[in-house]
Amino acid sequence: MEFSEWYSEILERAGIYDVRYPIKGCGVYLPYGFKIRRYTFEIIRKLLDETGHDEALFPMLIPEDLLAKEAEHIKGFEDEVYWVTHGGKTPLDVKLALRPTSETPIYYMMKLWVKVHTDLPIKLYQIVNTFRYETKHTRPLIRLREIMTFKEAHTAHATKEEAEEQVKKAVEIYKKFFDTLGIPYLVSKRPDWDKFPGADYTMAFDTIFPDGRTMQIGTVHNLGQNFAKTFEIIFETPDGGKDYAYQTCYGISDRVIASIIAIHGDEKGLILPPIVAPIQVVIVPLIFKGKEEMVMNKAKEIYSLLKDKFRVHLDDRDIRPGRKFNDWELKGVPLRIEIGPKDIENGKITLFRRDTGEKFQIDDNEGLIDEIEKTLNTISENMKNRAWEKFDAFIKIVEFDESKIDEIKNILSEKRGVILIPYSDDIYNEELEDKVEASVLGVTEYKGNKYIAIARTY
Ligand SMILES: Nc1ncnc2c1ncn2[C@@H]1O[C@H](COS(=O)(=O)NC(=O)[C@@H](N)CS)[C@@H](O)[C@H]1O
Repeated sequence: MEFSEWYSEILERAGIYDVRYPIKGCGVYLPYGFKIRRYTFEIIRKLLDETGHDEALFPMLIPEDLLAKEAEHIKGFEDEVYWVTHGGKTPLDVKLALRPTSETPIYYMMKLWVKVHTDLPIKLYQIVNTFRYETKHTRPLIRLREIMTFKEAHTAHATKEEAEEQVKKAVEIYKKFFDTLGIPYLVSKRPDWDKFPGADYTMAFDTIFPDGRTMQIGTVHNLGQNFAKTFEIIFETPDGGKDYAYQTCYGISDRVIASIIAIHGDEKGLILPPIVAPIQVVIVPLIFKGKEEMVMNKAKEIYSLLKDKFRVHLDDRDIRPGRKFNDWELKGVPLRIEIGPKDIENGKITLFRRDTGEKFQIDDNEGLIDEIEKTLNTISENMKNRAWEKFDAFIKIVEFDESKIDEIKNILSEKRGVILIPYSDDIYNEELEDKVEASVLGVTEYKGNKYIAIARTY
């Protein structure tokens, strides 16, 4: 089945997300999908909290004059902003934007908070919904008009070096985040013609979807002093002088959920990394005539043994085991425990790994919890390694010269993936995009060398 068909179908069949909301680019997180979102964003919350960030919350509405303060910024967003023009029947004297991102409300407040260098650094983040009137093809969790899970971090520093350092730290935080989810990535410095509006430069994380197209799943921007000058975030320096703050911001969105689904899934459905799986272990009792009691008792015993350590579910529905297997494989439950009379007699438990499809037996004894924990960790490791293998298979290094353009075009239209061209100044320009009829992701390090990365993107 073709990937985008698989993707839309799985969102519905696995109970993740319902696209039938009557506004284009807006959808509904269903309970199962909401739990995956919650566990996923708990990881980035923890990573940010552990690295000196504080979570805060800013208003969604931005007065027009505030949004328009930084010229580059508003130029980049003016075609995407949703406006509120009325309060009830009363037309507003100042129209209000629904935040497309929150530099302007946050930096307006930072000006009030920052007076002296000891008020810095500020490292805030919020996880909110933002709105962008995307004119390109909208896609569930990938290109939304209401971005329902927008984690945006905003920092302000007393020196240029510290802001540079923060960009590097943010890249490391995102690497840890995506590594925890087993999502492969290429980190590139976006070309100047494709950086964030108002930034000095943008570092971007791109992953590769099963159809070979790349997806920007996170960005880190060095804003320099551009916004600080516009918003007058001025502080007294240690030697009694004055300077504008140096700022960064970095964001991820629902695309992380889309990537977990797309990259780890298979023809049977989702395969969820245990760390974000709403159900990590599902127990399926194999009921045989005359043995119901024995099997159910053992199933309940295993359930109560595991329930404090794992997110475990006992499926005691009165349907055939095969139906239960399909349901939980569709929902990507990483580990299944099957309990039948023969196993009980032999003091065994049968495990089924969703990532490899392999079934094996372990002893039903006091080592059970450790066995389950070990198996879940093995599953996580395997899923990450397998995703990176698929990712690396999509990467092709091509020595560039004009004669190679057709070869590059063919690869990108057939197999897609990412083409890496050894970096050279004289080909790194916007014309290159027209030549190869694809996007220049930017300049990247791959296996120790410097390349220009090119790809068809989402
Ligand atoms: N329409 C959209 N739907 C879903 N995710 C999106 C959409 N637009 C952007 N994103 C995601 O949001 C991330 C951050 O957006 S951004 O424009 O690059 N950067 C900012 O807005 C900065 N203020 C950092 S928070 C992007 O890397 C991308 O992964």
